[in-house]
Amino acid sequence: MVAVGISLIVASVVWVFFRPPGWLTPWLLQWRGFLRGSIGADPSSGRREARSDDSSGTHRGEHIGAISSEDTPSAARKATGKGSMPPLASIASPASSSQSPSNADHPSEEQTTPKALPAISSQPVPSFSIGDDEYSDTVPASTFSAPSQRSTPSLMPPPPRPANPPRLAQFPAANSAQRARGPTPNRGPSSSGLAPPPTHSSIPTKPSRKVVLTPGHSPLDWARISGPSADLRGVPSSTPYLRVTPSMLKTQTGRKGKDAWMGLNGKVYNITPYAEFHPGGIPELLRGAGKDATKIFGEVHPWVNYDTMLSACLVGLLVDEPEGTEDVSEMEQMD
Ligand code: HEM
Repeated sequence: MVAVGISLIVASVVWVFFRPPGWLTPWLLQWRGFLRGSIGADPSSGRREARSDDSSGTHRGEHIGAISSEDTPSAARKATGKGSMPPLASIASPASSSQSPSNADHPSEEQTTPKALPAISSQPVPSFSIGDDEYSDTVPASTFSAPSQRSTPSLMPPPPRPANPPRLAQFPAANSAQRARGPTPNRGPSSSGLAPPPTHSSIPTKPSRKVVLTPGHSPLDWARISGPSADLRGVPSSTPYLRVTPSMLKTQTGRKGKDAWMGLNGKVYNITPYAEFHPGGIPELLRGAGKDATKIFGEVHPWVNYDTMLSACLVGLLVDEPEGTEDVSEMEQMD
């Protein structure tokens, strides 16, 4: 009896050793390693090591979402902590779970830690192309984003760019009431910016015809030498004002050693002393020599006060020709 009992115990131990139940696998793995290489080692340390492996495997399996098909179902159940839970490999990859039962009977001693493998999704990944019109017609709009936008490029091109980029509108507008009233008072038509309004000191349109006077012949020099006591008539000082007829005036042209006389508003002036002080130059002044130059003078500079300036040069009064001489001359011309 004793021998039969001992043999049954030994047989059960041997059977459990080679075909252990799922809950006994970790301990068996520990004891196998202990019996093989580490004689004399502390069995409690191996247990802690196995538990740490299990815990790491649990966390890895949870984070990665897949366990290798080489792991046993019992180990997977241990990793999940629930015996009723299916292995994670079967959740992630049903195709690979079919290999697990065959390997579960022969657990590997070295590969106790579950290894992650790329998870194969059971749902196919949809693929599409932009230019595929048939596909765009069959696929519902909710599956992909904006199917109308995918088909629009060939149908409706983007709007063309405007030829002239938009600019700031004029203020006031061209058709506004402010512009209808006309330009701003005291402003020229071109005073749209910050330029000051035109003044009277602006440059005249006509170019100046003044000449460069020689030194000592400025207007101030003339005023100094032609004072009230000066006598620049060119005739003896005792000679009274002359009655100058047009025939007499005609002979005073400034040529042949004679002075140049000029008739201005009934008076005759000797303009020879003033010639070099004339701002318009000597030739311009001599245009009125030997004749009544009232009209010419007024056309050039009517603002010039000639009477005061030429007071020291007054020769006499311009009078008409005496009667008889005028008639005789006319008769001579007719002949
Ligand atoms: C008919 C004869 C005369 C002619 C053709 C004549 C011509 C001229 C001319 C072309 C100018 C330059 C104008 C300019 O571009 O600024 C001028 C200036 C002047 N002339 Fe005569 N002139 C004549 C007689 C006189 C006489 C008799 C006087 C003298 C009292 C005179 C006094 C002046 C003065 C003061 C200026 C400077 C005017 C100014 O700065 O605005 N001119 N003249």
